[in-house]
Amino acid sequence: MVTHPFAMSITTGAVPAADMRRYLEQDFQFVDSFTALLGAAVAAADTFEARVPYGKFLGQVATTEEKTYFHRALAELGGRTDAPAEPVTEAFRRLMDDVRTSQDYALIVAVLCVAEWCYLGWASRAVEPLPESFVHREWIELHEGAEFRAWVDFLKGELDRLGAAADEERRLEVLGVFRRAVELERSFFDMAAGQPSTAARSSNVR
Ligand SMILES: Cc1ncc(CN)c(N)n1
Repeated sequence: MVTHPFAMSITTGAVPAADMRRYLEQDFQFVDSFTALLGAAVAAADTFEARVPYGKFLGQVATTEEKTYFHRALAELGGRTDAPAEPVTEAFRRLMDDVRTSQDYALIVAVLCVAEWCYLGWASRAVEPLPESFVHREWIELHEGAEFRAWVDFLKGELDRLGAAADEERRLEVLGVFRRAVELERSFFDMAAGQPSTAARSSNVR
């Protein structure tokens, strides 16, 4: 996923405008459920220390990604904020909504960790000079840098902490959600690149 051709094209600014538009239109739908999932993490976390980073990041997503970047980028590309969801977007939203309503902290962390770690993975492969177009450059910058890295480290640390206290059956349950999220991340980039995908099949977490 982190070396997907679509992601690598973002890092070089080479994504055709129509593909970037399709991707961001769909990601705007993704971010809605993702933001709700961050809210669920605040509620479901088992320690006060853990609630704080979720609350902090939730505020950032709501004020930077959603309010500014998406609207500016979609305006630049002639995109819509109400595009019909593609099957993979629906499937990803279903996964996020399932773990959100489960209020199961470990499952919530698994999905958040995949989403953020994958994005750090591809964005950190970008080399200077970053693309001139703000649509590409700011999308890389939002998923890279010391603060984002610390956020991903926090999510990984939470998964490790919860995993250490879990039995084998529970670990496999969390792993199943983790794998499903990775599969959907990859398919999301396939969709963005205009390729058919198989990962959008319906699947419930539990
Ligand atoms: C599909 C997807 N996955 C992850 C991210 C990173 N927040 C995102 N914006 N979109």
